[in-house]
Amino acid sequence: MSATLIDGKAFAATIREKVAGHVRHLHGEHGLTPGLAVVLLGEDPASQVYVRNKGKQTVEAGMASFEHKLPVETSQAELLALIARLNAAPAVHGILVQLPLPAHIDAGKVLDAIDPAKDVDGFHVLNVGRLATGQKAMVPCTPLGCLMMLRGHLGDMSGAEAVVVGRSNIVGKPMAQLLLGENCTVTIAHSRTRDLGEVCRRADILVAAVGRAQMIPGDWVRPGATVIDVGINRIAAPERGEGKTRLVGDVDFDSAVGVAGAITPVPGGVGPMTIACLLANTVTACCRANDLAEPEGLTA
Ligand SMILES: Nc1nc(=O)c2c([nH]1)NC[C@@H]1CN(c3ccc(C(=O)N[C@@H](CCC(=O)O)C(=O)O)cc3)C=[N+]21
Repeated sequence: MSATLIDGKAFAATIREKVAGHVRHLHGEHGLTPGLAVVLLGEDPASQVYVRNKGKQTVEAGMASFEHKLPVETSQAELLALIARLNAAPAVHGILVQLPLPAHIDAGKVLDAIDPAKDVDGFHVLNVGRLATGQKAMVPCTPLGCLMMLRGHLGDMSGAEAVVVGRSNIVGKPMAQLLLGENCTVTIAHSRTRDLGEVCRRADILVAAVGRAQMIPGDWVRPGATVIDVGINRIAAPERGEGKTRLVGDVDFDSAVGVAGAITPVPGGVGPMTIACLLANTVTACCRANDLAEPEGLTA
């Protein structure tokens, strides 16, 4: 038996269509164009590709994209001044500051300078607190994308055992909050968890977000479980030629695919959904800013 593949690329295309439809509605009925500002410090090639993809998909969905590429030596004061301008700009409904930031900048301070209403990454403490207390929040894009795929694949998750491996503020913690919201029994495990394999084997829903290539083997997966692999790790691929690399997840796909009931591939799983959810959050932010009904199927 081989697991069903949860096609993140296809899911993401559906989300982008919904986003584009709502953007047309906002434009036609209310004269609004949702706008997303992306701020990037430095010239890390992977970040540049990622920012370019976001900009392209933003425009394809009919929204406005504002890219701010600053030199890596930009000071914290300059960055905060830019954020203040974006907070005040009526055409900007969403602001994303690409992480990680250079070491001379206090990332927490920068994230908390973003207007929570424009915080499409959902990293501001106010949105973190709102999510944790079950209030309307901006929800981080990666866990939101995972939730949408889980809803699409499983529907009702009430009573399910969910294990999230990884406790980051960006994925692990908000993912656990969302699964609690779906009435799952949630365990957050991590690298120090005793008998990690044993804990993982309890999971009906296993979310791997540790950031270590192929760390979770198939014999940690409960037969029939739904596995969401958040990891995106580049490893050497000598079989493809000298110096070549390939992307792999945090799950050892080849051994897990024969055990799981369903699994997301890497690439083509969570990654594309993250960008689609960024677009969705921008539309949501635009609607909320204008006291308009929120798009259906695009929020937690
Ligand atoms: N403030 C902030 N918010 C972020 O959401 C954020 C960030 N900073 N910094 C960097 C990470 C990384 N990230 C990815 C999103 C999609 C893919 C993606 O679409 N990956 C493709 C593969 C792309 C390839 O082939 O390289 C896939 O998984 O299929 C990858 C990486 C968002 N991040």
